[in-house]
Amino acid sequence: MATSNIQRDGYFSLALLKEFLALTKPRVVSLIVFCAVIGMFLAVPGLPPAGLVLAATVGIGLVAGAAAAINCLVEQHIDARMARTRARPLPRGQVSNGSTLVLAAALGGMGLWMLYVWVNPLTMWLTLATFVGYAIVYTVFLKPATPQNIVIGGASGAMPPVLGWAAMTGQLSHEAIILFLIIFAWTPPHFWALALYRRDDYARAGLPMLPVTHGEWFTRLHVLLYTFILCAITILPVATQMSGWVYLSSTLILDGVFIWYAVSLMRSYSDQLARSAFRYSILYLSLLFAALLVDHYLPIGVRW
Ligand code: HEM
Ligand SMILES: CC(C)=CCC/C(C)=C/CC/C(C)=C/COP(=O)(O)OP(=O)(O)O
Repeated sequence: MATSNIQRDGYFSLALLKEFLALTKPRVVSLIVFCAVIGMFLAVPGLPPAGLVLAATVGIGLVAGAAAAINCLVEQHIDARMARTRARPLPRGQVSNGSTLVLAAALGGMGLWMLYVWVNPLTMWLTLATFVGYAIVYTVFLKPATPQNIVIGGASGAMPPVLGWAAMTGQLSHEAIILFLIIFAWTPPHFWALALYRRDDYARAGLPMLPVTHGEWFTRLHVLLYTFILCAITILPVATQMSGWVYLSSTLILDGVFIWYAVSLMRSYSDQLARSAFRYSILYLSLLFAALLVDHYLPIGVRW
């Protein structure tokens, strides 16, 4: 088995731990786990059992980290060609393929085991399907093949609140599906805003992202279209009386700002604006899910 730079130098230290942590894409996984935890709290009327929340959170987080590590392993040669990703541990030779695989197997195995034993089999199977969806279907097959890669692959990224819901109730429900749809519709504007200002990176790496295959204008139009779809979907929690005024007022403001970004990108494009829109997409999803939670415990109902 090939050894990495750090391992060859003989210090299994904090430096190596930091490289392993980087393989799990901790910032993306934090928001994924956050959405899963909100799904857990929304699934029950009062407070869910703390032990169950802890086991489900750790289990889902470990499997998400494992999926990210597999993505880093598979894409290391692509990552080496992109400015944004070339400093990752594998392209820099800081960790070996073997240790990345062992890390992913350990995290994934432990996470799935925790979910099966301490949560419920349904959550374990759904999390395994999510893992396969991202680490194999999206990473290996869709990403190099079609500009619709993130629309289809986004189904995996949209699963966390469904996993959280299943973890608390042992079943699915229309509310869980609404939460899924919110993230599913959010993913295209989230990713295409980034792909717009990173288009040269993607072209250099030979990846068929929308700005590379169909140009900047077409991508901006799709950001706008999906933003409108997203905004329509964010009304569903209120339309189904799952959420009330606290959520509605928050989502109207958050949606308004997202539409402003999408329209501004259409009217006059700059990389700086696309970067701000991407950053806003992350703030948007975090605050939207936070608003769902606050509303759940401060229900001021909307009556029809
Ligand atoms: C297939 C679906 C998705 C694609 C293709 C995608 C793509 C990306 C890309 C390329 C980045 C830049 C990462 C970097 O610069 O290292 C990013 C960042 C980010 N994404 Fe996504 N994303 C997806 C789904 C999600 C989901 C579901 C979440 C959370 C619920 C999420 C949360 C984030 C966060 C928090 C960041 C910022 C990370 C940082 O600051 O380092 N993404 N995304
Ligand atoms: C619960 C569970 C198993 C979740 C797994 C799903 C998961 C980790 C989704 C994350 C989405 C993500 C990091 C996309 C990055 O896109 P990319 O991989 O194209 O970005 P890159 O170019 O930065 O590698």
